[in-house]
Amino acid sequence: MILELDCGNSFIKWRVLDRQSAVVGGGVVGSTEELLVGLDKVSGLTLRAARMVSVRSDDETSALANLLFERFAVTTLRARPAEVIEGVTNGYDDYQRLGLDRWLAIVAAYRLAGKACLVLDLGTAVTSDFVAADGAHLGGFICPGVPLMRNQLRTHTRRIRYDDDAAERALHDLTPGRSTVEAVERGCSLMLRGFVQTQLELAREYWGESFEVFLTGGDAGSVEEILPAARVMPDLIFIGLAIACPLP
Ligand SMILES: Nc1ncnc2c1ncn2[C@@H]1O[C@H](COP(=O)(O)OP(=O)(O)O)[C@@H](O)[C@H]1O
Ligand SMILES: CC(C)(COP(=O)(O)O)[C@@H](O)C(=O)NCCC(=O)O
Ligand SMILES: [K+]
Repeated sequence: MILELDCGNSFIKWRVLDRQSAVVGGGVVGSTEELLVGLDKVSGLTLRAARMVSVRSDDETSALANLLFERFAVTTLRARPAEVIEGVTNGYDDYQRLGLDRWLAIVAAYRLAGKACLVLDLGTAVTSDFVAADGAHLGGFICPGVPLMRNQLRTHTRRIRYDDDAAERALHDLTPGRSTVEAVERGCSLMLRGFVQTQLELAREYWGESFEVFLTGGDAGSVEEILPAARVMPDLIFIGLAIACPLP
């Protein structure tokens, strides 16, 4: 069995593949303790390999790899920055600075699409990346995700206070809010939609209609309805991870 890990800033996404590459376990966890609990529940777990992509600090990433070695006697292969993989050219001035999650997502998207693509990843941060038909990564944009926007408002104001429970209920429509929770939740949601629309417009300017949109990240569902043609792929980064870190 193979363990795959995608360590984002807020959550660790993990899954276990069997010999036939079927997914036999997985989850989204907030800590390494929870990860170990999840792994304990995979029946007949015997790991022959592990691979990981992380946007966390080197110390935190190495600590997790060490823990997996102690616990399962498995060496974790880590995705590293690269200038080119499978015809995709990293577009950053310094290719090592591009977030590895973004890099793997665009490598996967380009392999799946075989043409120009716009990749949107809605996690702690919201990112967009543009890959041209010839595989050239043109760069992208980073902005705060909805939980960050919401928390910044709460942290830096005196009177924006409301229950998380009320947040979801406030989003049943996007008319002007008549309470703090509605005003903030709908406002942040509209900012996110505006961002996404702008990315689409830019992609159309570049490529007309000949491009594909890929949507991933824990909050992908919040813009799915305004992107009916998008391919919603929760496992996009794992697909890229398999390409970047092949196992014998
Ligand atoms: N099962 C889940 N556990 C935690 N967060 C989830 C889950 N499903 C969706 N989410 C949403 O996903 C967001 C985090 O997305 P994710 O892509 O995991 O972020 P990151 O990669 O930055 O850690 C959270 O803000 C939350 O709203
Ligand atoms: C932009 C990110 C913070 C996104 O992280 P995530 O929301 O997936 O946790 C991450 O890709 C990152 O740390 N990138 C390095 C900076 C850059 O890509 O320019
Ligand atoms: K992200």
